[in-house]
Formats: sequence, structure tokens, C-alpha cells
Amino acid sequence: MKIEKKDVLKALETISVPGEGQNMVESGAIKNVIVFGEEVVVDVTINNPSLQAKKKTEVSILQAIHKEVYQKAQVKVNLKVEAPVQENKAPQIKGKPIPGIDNIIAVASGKGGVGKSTVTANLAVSLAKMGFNVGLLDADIYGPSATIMFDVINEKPLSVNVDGKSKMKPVESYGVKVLSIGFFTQPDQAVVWRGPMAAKALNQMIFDAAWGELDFLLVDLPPGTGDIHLSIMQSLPLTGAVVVSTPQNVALADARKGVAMFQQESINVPVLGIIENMAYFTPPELPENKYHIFGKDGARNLAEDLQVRFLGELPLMQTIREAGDVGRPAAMQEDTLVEQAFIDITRNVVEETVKRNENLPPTQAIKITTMAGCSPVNKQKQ
Ligand SMILES: Nc1ncnc2c1ncn2[C@@H]1O[C@H](COP(=O)(O)OP(=O)(O)OP(=O)(O)O)[C@@H](O)[C@H]1O
Repeated sequence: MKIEKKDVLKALETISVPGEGQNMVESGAIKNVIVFGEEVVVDVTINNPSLQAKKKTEVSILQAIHKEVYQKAQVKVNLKVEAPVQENKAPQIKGKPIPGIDNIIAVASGKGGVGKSTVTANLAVSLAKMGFNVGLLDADIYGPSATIMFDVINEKPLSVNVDGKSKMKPVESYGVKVLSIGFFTQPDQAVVWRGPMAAKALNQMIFDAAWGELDFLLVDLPPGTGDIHLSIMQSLPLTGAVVVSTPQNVALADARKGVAMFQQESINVPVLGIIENMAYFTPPELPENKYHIFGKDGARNLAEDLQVRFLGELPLMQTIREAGDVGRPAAMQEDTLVEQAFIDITRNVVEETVKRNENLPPTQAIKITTMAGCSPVNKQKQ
């Protein structure tokens, strides 16, 4: 039996190093494969120095080759352990890149009801008004609301044919392409999703959708920091995350957990910043007064404490709530304080995204900063 190197590599693509998401070939763990007749030599380097990880890696390589290639192959595994270099800790975009989508930004909150979906919808509309191609994926499996906020509750995504494959076409509203888990559930139906089910449904909405060319895809995550988040985030190539909180202590404690979730080693998604929602209330008849109903500057202080950018604050306003309810996001307004507040926050999000994308080609960095009305950033490392 003549063993082909390509078949060995294919077999090794079915397994991963313990503790790592990507397969061994994709992650670069496999350094070399040499085949002599029925003999196969595999050079593999792993980061985990534990005996268990070494053993497991070796056994899974043997099993994969015996099962997928040739049962009697004589396999020799040369295993090396190399501690990860510190520089490699910088967040990297994980998961398969999605052709045509430049930036995927997750919007999260620790606590429910702090206005995460409202902020996501308005960020999307502001970005679209600035001229960006924008998509919004409502992944809030507990309470999807994008269909209401974009007034598309009675619509359904159509199926379109893209390169011979049937894909889901997002529903477009106010210049934003929207897909929501809400399109697939009845309004009065309670949906109980387990982590893997939710991740599968969301993966379909991302990878099997005809998003076209997008500068930004915003993902409205469910509130909290549970298993569902882990499975969603580990499979998506996220550019960064934005955390929304009110200034209230109970919300801040959860927002802190939200930031920690993104920063934990297995996720390692850069936090672009924190947005403070419901920062204060100003009655229309007393425009000079600010009432800090949920506390003052809580999210601003949290951002400082966690050394992430404070992206801006939004007042508690009846028009923001009404706009959400009638399905015309408040950022659609022209020349109002609300519109300006969303523009300022959106610009900061764009600026942080460009900073984060250190590898973005300079021309593209300039294009996206100028579209957002920001100054072109210097792409050289300061
Ligand atoms: N700045 C604001 N001013 C007034 N009302 C707001 C503001 N932000 C959000 N709201 C209202 O607060 C309620 C909760 O907002 P939203 O649904 O966006 O929160 P959420 O964090 O996404 O909630 P969950 O994820 O738990 O479903 C909505 O009725 C929304 O219209």
C-alpha cells in the first residue's frame, strides 16, 4: 500500500491538539510529514507541556492515520513542546473568515435589559448612514428584538441561489441587512435552546446567508456570560466586542464579567470599549437638568478601571424607547441630540476597530475612518 502525504494531512485535519480549537494542520502544530512506503513520520509541536496532552496528541495522531489512511501504517510521532511566545497572546481572529465580511463586532451586556439591542440597532443604522455596508445578526436567543426594532416582524428571509448553493437572504431595513433568530420562531413561542443548538442555528445565519459585501456585521449577543456565549464566540471570527452597561452597580458587576469573558484566554476577543446607556435623564421642560437615575459615571469608571475605551454615553429618553417600539431606530432622526450621541459613539467604535485591525491595509483603514468622519489613523505602531 502506497501512502500519500496529502491523505495523511487530510487525516490530521480531523483532529486538534488538546485545548486548541483549530485542527492540527490549520493551527500549525504539524511541522512536517514524511512518508516512506508504509512508514509515516509526523513532526508535531504543541504548547501544552502536560504529560496528558502529549500522550493524547500522540494517540490521536496514530488513531487518525490508522483509521483514515491505512490501518497498518507504521507511524512515528516526533513531539516537541514549545511554550507559547508572549507576543502570540495578542488577540487573533479565530474561526473561518467569512468572505466579504470585513469586521464582525459582538455587542454584549452582562445584565439583561440594559439596552444592548437598542444600542446595536442604532449603531447599525448610524454606520449605514455614514455609508458603510452593514449587517445585523440578532443572536439574542432569549429575546430576539431586531425584527421589531427594524419593523420587519412580518417578513421572512428569502432563499437565494449563490454559486449553486441555496442561501438565506437577510431582510433589509433602513440600509441594514438583518437576520434574526426571531424570523424563525413564533412571537408567542417560548424557545429553549441548548448551547450547541443555538450555535448551529447562528452558524447557519452567518455562514449560510447571502450577506454580500459588508464593512461591519454587528452581532447582538444574548445577555449574560453562559455556555452559549462560549460556543458562539469560539466559532465566530470576531474582530472585537462592545459591552453595554447602565451606570447601576448591579449592571456594572455583570458588565465586568462580560469584559472578563472576552478577555479570557480561550476566547481572547479584544474589547473595543464600553458604552454607558441610560446615563442620565433630562426632562424636556428642564433641558439644563441631568438626573442620574441609575448612578453617575459608573460605566465610564469601569472602562477606566479595566483599561478599555469609554465609547460614550446615551441618555435615558422616551424617544429612544418609542423609536425602538415603533420600529424606526432613534438614530434615523436628523439633527437631534440623540442622532449626535449615536454618531459620536459610532465614530469611536470605528476608530477602535481600525486601531485593532493592525493588519488592515492602510488604504482601507483610511477609507473606513473617513467614511465615519474620523481622521485617518496612522497605521504605523506608535
Ligand atoms: N437610552 C434609552 N432610553 C430609553 N429607553 C431605552 C434606552 N435604551 C433602551 N431602552 C429601552 O429599554 C428596554 C430594554 O432595552 P433592550 O431590549 O435594548 O435591552 P437589552 O439589553 O437588549 O435586553 P435583553 O438582551 O435582556 O433582551 C427597551 O424597552 C428599550 O426601548
